[in-house]
Amino acid sequence: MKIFSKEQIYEGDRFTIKKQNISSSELMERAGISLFNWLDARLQGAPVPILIFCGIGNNGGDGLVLARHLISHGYNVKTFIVDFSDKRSKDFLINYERLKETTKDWPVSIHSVDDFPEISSQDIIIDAIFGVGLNRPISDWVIALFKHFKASKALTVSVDIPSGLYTDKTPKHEDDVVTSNLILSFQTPKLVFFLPETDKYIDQWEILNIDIDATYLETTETEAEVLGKYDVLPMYKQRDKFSHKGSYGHALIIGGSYGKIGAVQLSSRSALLSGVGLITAFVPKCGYIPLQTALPEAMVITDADKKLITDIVFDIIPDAVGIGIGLGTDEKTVKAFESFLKNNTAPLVIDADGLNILSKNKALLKYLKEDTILTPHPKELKRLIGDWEDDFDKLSKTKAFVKKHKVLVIIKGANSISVYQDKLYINSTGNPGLATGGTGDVLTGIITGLRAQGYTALESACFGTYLHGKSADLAIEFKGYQSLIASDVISYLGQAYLDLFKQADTPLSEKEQKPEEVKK
Ligand SMILES: NC(=O)C1=CN([C@@H]2O[C@H](COP(=O)(O)OP(=O)(O)OC[C@H]3O[C@@H](n4cnc5c(N)ncnc54)[C@H](O)[C@@H]3O)[C@@H](O)[C@H]2O)[C@@H](O)CC1
Ligand SMILES: Nc1ncnc2c1ncn2[C@@H]1O[C@H](COP(=O)(O)OP(=O)(O)O)[C@@H](O)[C@H]1O
Ligand SMILES: [K+]
Repeated sequence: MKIFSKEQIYEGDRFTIKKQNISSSELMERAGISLFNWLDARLQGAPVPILIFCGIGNNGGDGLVLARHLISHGYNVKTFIVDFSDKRSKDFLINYERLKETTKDWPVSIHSVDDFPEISSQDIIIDAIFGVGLNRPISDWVIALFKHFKASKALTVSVDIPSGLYTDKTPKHEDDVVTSNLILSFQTPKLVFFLPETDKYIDQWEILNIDIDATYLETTETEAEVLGKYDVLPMYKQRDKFSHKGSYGHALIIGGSYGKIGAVQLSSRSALLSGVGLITAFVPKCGYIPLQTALPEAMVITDADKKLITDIVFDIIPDAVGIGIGLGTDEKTVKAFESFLKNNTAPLVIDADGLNILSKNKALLKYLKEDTILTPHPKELKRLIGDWEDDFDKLSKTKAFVKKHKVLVIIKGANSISVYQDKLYINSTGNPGLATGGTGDVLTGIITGLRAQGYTALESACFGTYLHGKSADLAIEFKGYQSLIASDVISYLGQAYLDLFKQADTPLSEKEQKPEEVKK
């Protein structure tokens, strides 16, 4: 699902208005009706007090349309105008007049803290104060109103985006944003719904269709996309009846040091279960017996050294290599890594200590072949690209890095983001059960396995993160968050593949329904 920028949202509105020969207030009517339909389907006429707080722009206009329809359907509605400016938008004013025709209850204007209404915890608050048009700091009394909402503990539904949240930067203070329980967002999720720093403002969201022109939606290239099942499904490669192990590539996992051989075992096993035809692990000598015992399907090549990798030599021709897991950063290992990088021609995935070595020896970056995949968690990323001011700065710095070195970077974490050629691909699967040692090694194995099977770098990253998260989502049903371990993620990989062809996708219009614990 594409994520449109603020400018693209405005352009989509303009395009639709022109193409469908409608007025902007007709489009606002659609938006308001979609809000009404959503609420009406759930409230079924219940007499619960609904307090609608409208700003003076088009977000407020949406609130006014909603108020009119709720009132004319007999709902118990009180409408407030949060009068933070005189510059009321044209469509706000049209709907302000229309509301007058529907009700004798004139909307109440709020100009200061003295005007705040009492709000009971049993009420429903509709937050239609600021939408994507927020462009400067908010007045203190309006922020006080946000706090008043929060203190009431009333269920709060935000129209389009929680008021106070910018589309392109992170708020300075937590109190500057409405704490909403649900966001009903028009046509497209916003990028801030997926970033670590703004996640605390996002509980649940749903997309409401307001029939923005289909051609516009299809043909507009967006900076970001969130990938669900039906986005990754076309990447899936079917198996041919007469295929054989040679048809599915040979993956090589290079890593491990004394005490960290398990990481290589996890990666190698993951590559196997991702479907690779053959797997070889390159480890220090101490890894030989554990690997041959734990993973009989794998072939093992050992370094001359017992505990460390000191010289990466092998006589196989791998279709993809994953390097860095459990590797350590000993000087001899750094030398071996350097010489490997200079000579390697196979598609490459670099993780963990491989990334740390690169960070400490930036001169090595020039040896990265085009489409190399780097899989840093945020700390590794910081070592690689330097510090950032906020999540948006992080994304633009990562993009610059990706462009400069012609690589693909997966920023791991909840909603892992694959950054490739100026675009962001946001993963939609996974859960906090994955916050446990070794799950990153599993991801590296899966992605290396896919790459060896002939998936492109972008496909391997997107499909790999999807499968990895999906396995964890399926696994927690039986393991719970606390007891999920990296090996479980591998065990459920088969289920994740099967799930691609099963049951309808969890609607992306909603945050995935997870057990109570992760709901904030
Ligand atoms: N074509 C349309 O009319 C549609 C508009 N939509 C709604 O329109 C919203 C965007 O509307 P607007 O662009 O009017 O903007 P908003 O309603 O988000 O913002 C209100 C106005 O306040 C001003 N403003 C921004 N920050 C301020 C601050 N801190 N203090 C005081 N004033 C501030 C802005 O200049 C803007 O004009 C969307 O989020 C969505 O809810 C939807 O109705 C869909 C269709
Ligand atoms: N809260 C979370 N929600 C979803 N995925 C997560 C979460 N925490 C971690 N992950 C995923 O788990 C993996 C952890 O990788 P990493 O930090 O490298 O672990 P390790 O080095 O121990 O293997 C990444 O794929 C990351 O996206
Ligand atoms: K809002």
